[in-house]
Amino acid sequence: MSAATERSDSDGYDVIVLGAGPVGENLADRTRAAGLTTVIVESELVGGECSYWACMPSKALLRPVISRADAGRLPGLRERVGGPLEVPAVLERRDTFTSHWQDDGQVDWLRSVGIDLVRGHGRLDGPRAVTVELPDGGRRRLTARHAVAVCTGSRAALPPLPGVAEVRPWTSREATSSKTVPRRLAVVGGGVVAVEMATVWQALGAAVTVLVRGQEGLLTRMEPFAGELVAEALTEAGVEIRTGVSVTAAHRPAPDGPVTLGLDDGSELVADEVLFATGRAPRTEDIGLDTVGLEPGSWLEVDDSCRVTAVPDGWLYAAGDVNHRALMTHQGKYQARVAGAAIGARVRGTPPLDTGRWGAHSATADHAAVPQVVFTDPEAASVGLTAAQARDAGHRIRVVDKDLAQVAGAGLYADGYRGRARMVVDEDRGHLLGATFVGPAVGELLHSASVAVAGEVPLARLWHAVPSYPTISEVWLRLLEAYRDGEGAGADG
Ligand SMILES: Cc1cc2nc3c(=O)[nH]c(=O)nc-3n(C[C@H](O)[C@H](O)[C@H](O)COP(=O)(O)OP(=O)(O)OC[C@H]3O[C@@H](n4cnc5c(N)ncnc54)[C@H](O)[C@@H]3O)c2cc1C
Ligand SMILES: NC(=O)c1ccc[n+]([C@@H]2O[C@H](COP(=O)([O-])OP(=O)(O)OC[C@H]3O[C@@H](n4cnc5c(N)ncnc54)[C@H](O)[C@@H]3O)[C@@H](O)[C@H]2O)c1
Repeated sequence: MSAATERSDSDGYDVIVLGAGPVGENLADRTRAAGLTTVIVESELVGGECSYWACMPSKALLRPVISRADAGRLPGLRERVGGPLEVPAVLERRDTFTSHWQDDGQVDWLRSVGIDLVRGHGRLDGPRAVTVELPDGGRRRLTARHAVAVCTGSRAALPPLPGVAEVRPWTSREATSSKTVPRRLAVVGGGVVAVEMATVWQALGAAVTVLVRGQEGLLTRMEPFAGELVAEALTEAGVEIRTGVSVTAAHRPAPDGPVTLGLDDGSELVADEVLFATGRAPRTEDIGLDTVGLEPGSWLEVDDSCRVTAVPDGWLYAAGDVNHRALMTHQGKYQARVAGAAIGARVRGTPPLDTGRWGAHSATADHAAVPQVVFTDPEAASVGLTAAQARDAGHRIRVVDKDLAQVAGAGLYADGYRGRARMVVDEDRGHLLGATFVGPAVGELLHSASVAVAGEVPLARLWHAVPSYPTISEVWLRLLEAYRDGEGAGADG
């Protein structure tokens, strides 16, 4: 950077937000709504990973897959729609949902609500300051009177394997944006990205092999039956799932040729593409953390108002993936609402700061009521604690399970409906600590459980929340009846 291109203007705002993903956008919206001048800095596309390489494209790709699977369970319909998916149409609809990777719509929204946008790579530059490397090579230094919020998200983490970068592996970005279907796709990992993307690409015509390093199977952060039911359905769909295998090496001898993966059982797997769905790393390695005494490349630990705990004077906040509390869009946006309100309250004193449990300025749900829907066939949806997590946390619990196939609404929804529901009851306090549903169409059921868990609704009152007949939600009745009749395992069960 030459001195000639360095701009000397120092722009003062009340709040600077670094990163315009869903979380940064929401945080900026809340501080602006609190009457604070706000600028947001973005190095790629306004809308972030979620809009262009994660939630939106993945769900757009999954939707026809799930719809076709649902149709296949209905006589009269399955005979008409049983064929393969029309791949170009599926990809084109995905491209529409990503606005063809253009962010004009989101930029218009920022402008319409009065948030300034600075495009470029931002770095903290000491307390309450951010320097932006502009696309034209210039620099702009922004200063914040009150707060800086880091919302720079996460990127795919590749395992430290010899040769991994040279094989040009797919990460979540390629898996959600590819314009072509590989003939053979190897998927490394057994988490959410792995199962959703295996579902998509198998249905679009690839022969998919999932490589899971442990023996615990898929989706290990959920109740064990979630991973079991999803694995069963993926296998039926033609996916090969291999557990207890680790990748030890990767080669792509010819640039346009296949990839060969060396596995720790001595065998090799050849595929046209390999997707590493092996978790996330924080996008903090080059954001100037060292200028404020923090370790570059680290996750940013925050308190419940999303203030970075290690930084004195309380001016630095971090929300969304970058704080590693719950890596999902809805939870990051929740943190953004909390943090934005907390910044406003701290500056103005109105409303008074309320950082107590379930207070307006405390992201309490991050600890007690994080919902997640995995959009596979079947869907897997959970909120709050699993039975194992509740036991580990020392709660005295009862675990009640129900077969969803026994619910009239589920039988009507699909012939041969397979699914299961579980509630984890706090025996001392008489409310739910967690719930999990696995089965077709259960994703839309989850919010009822989130309300029950976050609201700490007593089981006695849940009896008065009457599910409509004949919906799948009637599983709530079956669970309550089972609990009333003494079914279910206790703390050691
Ligand atoms: C394949 C996939 C599917 C997913 N599906 C779902 C789903 O269905 N539901 C769900 O809730 N979650 C889903 N997630 C998770 C979700 O994508 C993330 O939790 C969410 O994107 C986090 O939002 P964020 O704003 O914190 O970060 P991001 O969306 O990553 O946005 C961060 C932004 O900051 C910008 N930035 C970074 N560094 C700088 C810098 N130095 N200067 C300027 N700008 C910078 C980036 O360019 C980016 O735009 C999925 C994730 C993946 C990978
Ligand atoms: N529907 C949704 O809500 C949704 C969808 C996709 C992603 N996400 C979020 O995005 C985040 C990232 O998802 P993800 O699936 O990449 O991560 P994850 O943490 O859910 O799963 C990572 C998987 O990779 C495995 N793994 C890690 N390192 C490995 C290695 N070196 N070799 C082999 N296997 C390895 C882990 O055992 C695990 O099975 C998650 O936190 C998830 O919540 C959410």
